[in-house]
Amino acid sequence: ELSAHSGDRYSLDSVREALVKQEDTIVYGLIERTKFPSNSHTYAENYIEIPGFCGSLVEFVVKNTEALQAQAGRYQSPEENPFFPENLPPPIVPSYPFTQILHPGAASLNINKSIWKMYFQELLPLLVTSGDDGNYAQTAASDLSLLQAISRRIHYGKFVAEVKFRESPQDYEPLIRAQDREGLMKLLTFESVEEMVRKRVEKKAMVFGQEVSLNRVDDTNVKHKFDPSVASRLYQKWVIPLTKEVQVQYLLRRLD
Ligand SMILES: C=C(O[C@@H]1C=C(C(=O)O)C=C[C@H]1O)C(=O)O
Repeated sequence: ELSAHSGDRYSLDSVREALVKQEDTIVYGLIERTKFPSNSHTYAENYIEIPGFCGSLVEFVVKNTEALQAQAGRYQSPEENPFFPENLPPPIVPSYPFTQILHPGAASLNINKSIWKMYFQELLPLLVTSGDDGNYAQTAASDLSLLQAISRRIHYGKFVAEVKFRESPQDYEPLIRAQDREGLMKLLTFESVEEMVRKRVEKKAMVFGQEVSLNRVDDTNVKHKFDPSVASRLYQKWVIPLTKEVQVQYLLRRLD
């Protein structure tokens, strides 16, 4: 059972700490993806011809990788959500006793379709330069690991919401009973935390993405692997709002 003291894996502080660590993974993922140009063949519907498969190369890579990772047990963790949950094979590994802190409704909360759309339609065009270097499989693999990092961060909203609910059920319950989306959104929002997150992510993008040179004379024209404002825009426009959307959707079902 969960209690609200700090040091607990599921206190609001420790849940926020987990989100801070996930920022690193996302920033590294952005850096890794920028090593390749746009490589548009990776995303074209008619580039590959495989009997019985209809879709782009990135879909082919993601669906098959997810099937393999499902067998290896990835989606037994309540922190992981597949992009293509339809027809995943069962795990071949024994199950691990993950702490069950979430309401059972959490299992069916998956907004990866929106994340997928945002990633390919909005984020990638901001992030990569146009070009084609033929490394489509590697490009798809780096898309997948970045997508997984972003998805894990956004769906972590389930844990954030559960902890917030347990810390003040008296505030949340009436709003949930009234199915008051807006009221819930207001109650779970902390503007000052969001601002800190955005600033820290931009700083991480700046620091982790810095070109390291041994013979630099002055630090004024340090080169960056990608535009750090892309990272803060990613958070501001999509990651934070979608994390809050997950929190609201989770809470709306919390008393079912
Ligand atoms: C994740 C939280 O909930 C909301 C969403 C945030 C985010 O996605 O970074 C930050 C603050 C809150 O408005 C939180 O309170 O930490």
